[in-house]
Parts: sequence; structure tokens; C-alpha cells
Amino acid sequence: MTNDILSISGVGKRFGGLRALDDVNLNVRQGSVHAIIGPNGAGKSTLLNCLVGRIIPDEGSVTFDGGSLLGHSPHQINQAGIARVFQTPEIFGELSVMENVMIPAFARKDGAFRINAWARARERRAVREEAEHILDDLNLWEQRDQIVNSMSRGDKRRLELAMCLVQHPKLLLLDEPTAGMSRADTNNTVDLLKKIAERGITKVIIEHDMHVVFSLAETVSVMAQGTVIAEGTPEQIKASDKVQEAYLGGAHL
Ligand SMILES: Nc1ncnc2c1ncn2[C@@H]1O[C@H](COP(=O)(O)OP(=O)(O)OP(=O)(O)O)[C@@H](O)[C@H]1O
Repeated sequence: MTNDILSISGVGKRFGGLRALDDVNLNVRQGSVHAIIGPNGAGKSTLLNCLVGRIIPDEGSVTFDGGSLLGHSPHQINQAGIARVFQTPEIFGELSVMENVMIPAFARKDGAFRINAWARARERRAVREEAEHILDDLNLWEQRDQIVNSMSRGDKRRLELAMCLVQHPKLLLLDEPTAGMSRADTNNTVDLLKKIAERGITKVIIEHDMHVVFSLAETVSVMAQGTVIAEGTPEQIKASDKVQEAYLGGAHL
């Protein structure tokens, strides 16, 4: 399909004798919110690692925005427009909230800073305005001068989301965005993710919390034992016997 921003085809990965990924086929539509769910050990994180260059598949292809991702470093993949929100926030604890958001914003505009002093000043102002806008969107404006180490876990996760958004990714990978959160924080995160949906960024979400999955995703792919066993709308997935079976003994849909 021409409107797929990401196409994963026939991807396989072995760890010793274990087939962590086995002929994975998955397409993500431009602008959609696509969830990948599945019981523990299904291969979700391994697949995500293949998308960001941390793991190289043994076979198959991964195409993003018209080009192959395979053989590229995590940095190159990030530059190509894929940003990942990690399970563990990767932030600079000694710096303020604003400084943390400015770092990836400047990194994105890297080349522009070498032109001349005037262009640099203009760029700096534009970058700051963009950072301010995103902090406001993510309800972090009041905390802009706070040192990150002193923030709550939920606030740190929001900050990390801000740090991803300021890079203007074409594809945002969310790796269990609500892991370890209270129900209230989870609901806030869902609201925030809905709010940023207006930006039209394609999102792939790995998530165990079915409430989150069914509130956000338009398409759900279900993985089990290293492969995609079902795909459909949240309603189709909820009604699928095959999916219920894959989850027996695990999470309930
Ligand atoms: N680096 C590795 N070396 C060896 N085996 C690995 C490695 N990474 C993952 N595995 C194995 O590959 C399989 C898939 O793991 P993966 O972490 O991708 O599953 P998952 O669906 O993300 O699970 P969870 O929901 O528990 O995070 C598991 O059996 C896991 O033990």
C-alpha cells in the first residue's frame, strides 16, 4: 500500500536456538496509531529494537518512508524521522526541563547553526519558541525551570515525550508509555497522547494496558511466539477467539 509509512516484511531474528521473531509482517499506515500487543516474550521489544537499529534482523526487510532501515545506525534512523520513547526515561537529570527539551531541538537543527551569527540568533529564538509551545502542550510549562532529578516519574515521562516531539518525528515509537503508572497518571497520559494526535504523527505503541490500547489505537497487531497472529480494529481484536487463546493465563482483554 502506498500510504504505509512503515513496512515490515518477513522479519526473523534468532537468539541462539530461540526464534524471537519468525516471519513478522506488519504495515503501519501514515498518520495512524498502531498498537502491538501480545503476551510476555512474544517478541514485541525485539521487533521495536529492529526498527531503531539496536537489533539487526537475520532476514526480511524493514522499509520506512520509502527507504530501507536495515544497515543504518540508531542515530541515522533517528535522523530519518523515527523517535522512540523508552521504557526508562533517557533524560539529563542535572538540567532543567527547558534545557532538556532544547537539546534535541538544537540537535535537529544542527546544520543551520553553522551559517552565520544572525541566522543562529533567529534559529535559537525559533527553537526556544517551539520548545515553549511543546512544554505548554504537555502541561510542563510551570515546571520549565525545575531540575529534572527532582521531578516525579510521571512528569519525567511527559518530559521525555516532549523531547521526542520537539524533533518533529515522522514516526513515534512508544514503548509501554504507561508502565508502572497509577491509574490516574495512566489516564492523564492517554489524554496527552490523544492531544498530540492532532499533530498527525504516526505512532506505534507497545502496551500491556488494554484500556490504553483500546482508547488510542486504530489498528492492533497481536504477536505471539515471535509472529503476528492477528490484526484488526480494537473491536475485531476484542472479539477474536485466537487472541483470547494467545492470552490465556496472561493479561485479559
Ligand atoms: N538479547 C537477547 N538474548 C537472548 N534472548 C533474548 C534477547 N532479547 C529477547 N530475548 C528473548 O526473545 C523472546 C522475545 O522477547 P521480547 O523481549 O522481544 O518479548 P516481549 O514481547 O517484548 O516481552 P515483554 O512483554 O515481556 O517485554 C523472549 O523469549 C526473550 O527471552
